[in-house]
Amino acid sequence: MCDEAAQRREILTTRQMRAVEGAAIGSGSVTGSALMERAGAGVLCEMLALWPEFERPGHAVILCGPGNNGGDGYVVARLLAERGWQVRLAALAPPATPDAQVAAACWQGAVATLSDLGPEDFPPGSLCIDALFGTGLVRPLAPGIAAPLRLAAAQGCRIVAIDILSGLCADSGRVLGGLDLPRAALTVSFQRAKLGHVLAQGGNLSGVLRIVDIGIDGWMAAAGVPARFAGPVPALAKRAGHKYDHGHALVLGGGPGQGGAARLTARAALRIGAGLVTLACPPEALPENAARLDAVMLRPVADRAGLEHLLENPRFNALGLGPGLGLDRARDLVPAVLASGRAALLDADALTAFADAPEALFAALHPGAVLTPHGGEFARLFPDLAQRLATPAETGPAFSRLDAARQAAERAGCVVLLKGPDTVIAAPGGEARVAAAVGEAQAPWLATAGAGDVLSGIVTGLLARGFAPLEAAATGAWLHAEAARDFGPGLIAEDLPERIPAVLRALGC
Ligand SMILES: NC(=O)C1=CN([C@@H]2O[C@H](COP(=O)(O)OP(=O)(O)OC[C@H]3O[C@@H](n4cnc5c(N)ncnc54)[C@H](OP(=O)(O)O)[C@@H]3O)[C@@H](O)[C@H]2O)[C@H](O)CC1
Ligand SMILES: [K+]
Repeated sequence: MCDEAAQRREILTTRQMRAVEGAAIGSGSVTGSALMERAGAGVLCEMLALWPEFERPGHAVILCGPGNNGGDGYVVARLLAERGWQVRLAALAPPATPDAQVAAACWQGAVATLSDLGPEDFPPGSLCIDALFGTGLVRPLAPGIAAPLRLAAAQGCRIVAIDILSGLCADSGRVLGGLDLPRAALTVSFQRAKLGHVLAQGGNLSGVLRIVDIGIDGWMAAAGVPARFAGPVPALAKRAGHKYDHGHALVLGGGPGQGGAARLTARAALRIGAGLVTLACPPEALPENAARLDAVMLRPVADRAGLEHLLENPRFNALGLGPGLGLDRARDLVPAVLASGRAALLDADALTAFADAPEALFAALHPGAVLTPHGGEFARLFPDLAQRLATPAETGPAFSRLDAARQAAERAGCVVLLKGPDTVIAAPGGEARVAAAVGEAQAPWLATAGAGDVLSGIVTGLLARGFAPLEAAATGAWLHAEAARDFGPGLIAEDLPERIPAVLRALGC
């Protein structure tokens, strides 16, 4: 992946963005006012690119807050008026920062208050530019501040959020105060996406997300190590070699009548390129599985002793278990899997089996392991973190799903992938990825029975191919959503492994 593509995948917190902006301004190479001008011009440019019909001047209401987000709004108001637009600007309060004051001073038109606005200010088809709050939002919107946004939506106006929709916490994507906010049609942010654009409600409320380059890449080092969007990596292309060069994944399945989930897992592991995949099931489930498997090999494993015997073969280099495993079998097998020290994916029953004793699981986990809980499984292992996520967010920066995954990874001592439309993946030490199937990348058909079992298989297969746990989990989550997007409506879990070849082909693998 080239440097530029890698940079575009960075996702910043508000603190990181402020650090970068501060470093750029502190260097003397650029002023805050110049950044504000670039930001405002970028917003206009992205609006016109998305809606070419706006080349013809229309009607816009600009809602300006007291900070620099409001300052961006004054710039957009001026640029639209210069293009012949009818602009009505309403301010919550006078500009309070030096840069916003400069921008406001350049605005030649009238300034109304938010309460002056009525339905007649929002003719259908017009624009409402939200420049109330950006990364500085620290508390819920008062009712009088949210009202014009709701009025605009009710009138059928397109809301354009500058930097982030006001009311959304830019660090967590949660709506402060749990208000009911209208969705932006377009969000234009600067230099890098922020976590709030893709996590929690932010994924839906941000609408189409565009990132404008305001020329401060040179100071990005001030951000430290940001989270990154998950995506394809060059290592996905399969290098030449023998099947044993690409790993042998062992998937552990459950008893008769429970085998479908593990078969999906095994098939996905094979599709993503593991050289060999074996499914190990209780002896009594052999006939059922034998009738349904061809390229996936089959071995009987009755219990822990049977698994330990099988693992005397060092070629099994990645183990995947949980889907359809059964809780008793999971309690029996997970310790042996982890004691082997091999790369291991634990999902579903392999997690739930430890709901009463998560500490015992954490003590056995090692850095080669990956946990892939959905929200319910996460709450069983990390009840306090789930509780913090469930508690209404009142102040910013609010506790985010990424914060939760990072703390969980620290506690577990291994990679934790918390599933959702905004899947977050964290490793001990804080490195993190986000696989966001939101906005233009949404994959609603992925919410179907068995889809998680396929994700387990993709990640297990990538572990077998030698991917490091964080990259196996992140790349796997991205591929999984990409396969769903590629298939589209009507998707069921069985379709996902079969779609992987098309996704890989499109990547040139
Ligand atoms: N980062 C960049 O490179 C650039 C960013 N730009 C834009 O600047 C904003 C961030 O500006 P900032 O002034 O830091 O913050 P805001 O404008 O979002 O908020 C300003 C103040 O509003 C107060 N506040 C917060 N929440 C509420 C609320 N719910 N109700 C009322 N008031 C609220 C708060 O002050 P208090 O003292 O009252 O607490 C905030 O400080 C960024 O988003 C970009 O749009 C640049 O223009 C370009 C470069
Ligand atoms: K805003």
